[in-house]
Amino acid sequence: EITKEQRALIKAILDAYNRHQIPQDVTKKLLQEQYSAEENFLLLTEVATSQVQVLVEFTKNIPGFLSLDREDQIALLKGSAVEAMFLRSAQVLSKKMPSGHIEVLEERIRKSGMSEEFMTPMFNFYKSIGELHMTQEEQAILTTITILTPDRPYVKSHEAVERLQETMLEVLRKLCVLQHPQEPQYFARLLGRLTELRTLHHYHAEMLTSWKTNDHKFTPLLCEIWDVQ
Ligand SMILES: CC(C)c1onc(-c2c(Cl)cccc2Cl)c1COc1ccc(-c2ccc3c(C(=O)O)c[nH]c3c2)cc1
Repeated sequence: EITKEQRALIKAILDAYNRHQIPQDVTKKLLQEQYSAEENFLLLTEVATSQVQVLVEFTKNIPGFLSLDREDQIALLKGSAVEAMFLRSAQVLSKKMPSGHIEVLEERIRKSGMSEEFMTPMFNFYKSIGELHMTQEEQAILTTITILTPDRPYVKSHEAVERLQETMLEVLRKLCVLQHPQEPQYFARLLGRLTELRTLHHYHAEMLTSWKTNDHKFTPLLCEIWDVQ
């Protein structure tokens, strides 16, 4: 069913996904620092910045990514960063982590000066990801598929990206059949999450604007990847 090449692909992606993680000293801060809207925003900004650095390193390990046009590589990273971070934070929130972590992260996101209207869709997404009980491989490959989305702004060689994404979609389809035999619709449900991610991406652009109007500062890396300021 899964070919030797596809197995190698899964291994390469999973290794990269597990190798590139936010350093403990950054995520530990989420547990330690005190609570205030300002402090929460600062902490989330620090974690997001670290997550983007991790994302860039992970992306370099996606087979075929570095042979894409250089400008397309940047366009894919800029276009997928928010969605990859929604996926990553969703996986963290649904992991059976030491209980402190989960409430703390959720609490800090809820109290970071974000307007109420984004909370509902965001936490519905977190809940829907949690209910899927994705395996590590599925999480890593779904993140890869999100990054390899051909119709991001400014992508020139659409076909080259589409070919890479299709390869990963086929791998994910086979994995879902193997790992969730009792749920024939599981693969379709995973792809449905990608649609939800696009909606959250739009909400996020508005979140950035409202944070900016309240004079919130971002790091240079976030400003660059999100075209703010
Ligand atoms: C600039 C700030 C204010 C911002 O703007 N939009 C969003 C934002 C929000 Cl508020 C929600 C979704 C996506 C984004 Cl970009 C954010 C905060 O983004 C993140 C990104 C990533 C984590 C995150 C990742 C990994 C782990 C982890 C582990 O690996 O062990 C343990 N704890 C983790 C935490 C949290 C928050």
